Amino acid sequence: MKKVVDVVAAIIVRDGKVLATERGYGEFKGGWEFPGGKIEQGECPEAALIREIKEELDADISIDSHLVDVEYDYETFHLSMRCYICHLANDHLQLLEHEAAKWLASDELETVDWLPADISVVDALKARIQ
Ligand SMILES: Nc1nc2c([nH]c(=O)n2[C@H]2C[C@H](O)[C@@H](COP(=O)(O)OP(=O)(O)OP(=O)(O)O)O2)c(=O)[nH]1
Repeated sequence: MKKVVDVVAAIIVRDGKVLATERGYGEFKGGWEFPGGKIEQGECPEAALIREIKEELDADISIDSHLVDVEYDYETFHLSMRCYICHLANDHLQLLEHEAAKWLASDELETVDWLPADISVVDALKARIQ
């Protein structure tokens, strides 16, 4: 049985655009994702998301709603990812771990090379926006 990796991801919305970040290292380097990361043992998903966004972007977020849960089988692990719509508590944001970031309007969501599991997140997002 594959290892299950529990992840939380933030779809940060500002002025009608969402933040996509490019992974700067590791197996998925160069792939685009929603910022976030692994839930630690004993942590609730919302707390994990707030912690991860602080670590990666030095940003404070408020979580607005749950968007979708994604189950995706990668070669070496099974990803279980909870995705939340969020907004920044203030304007501060700094890329501490990622290679690059883009604010994407709804008609620009297909312009970056998303990680495989994120295709269905983007689909759910488009359905929510419409
Ligand atoms: N954050 C994030 N991870 C994603 C997305 N899509 C996707 O397949 N993943 C995968 C990539 C990674 O295997 C895993 C997230 O792990 P991570 O490496 O970001 O977590 P972390 O910050 O806790 O990492 P680390 O301390 O182990 O380096 O989920 C996404 O949209 N956002």
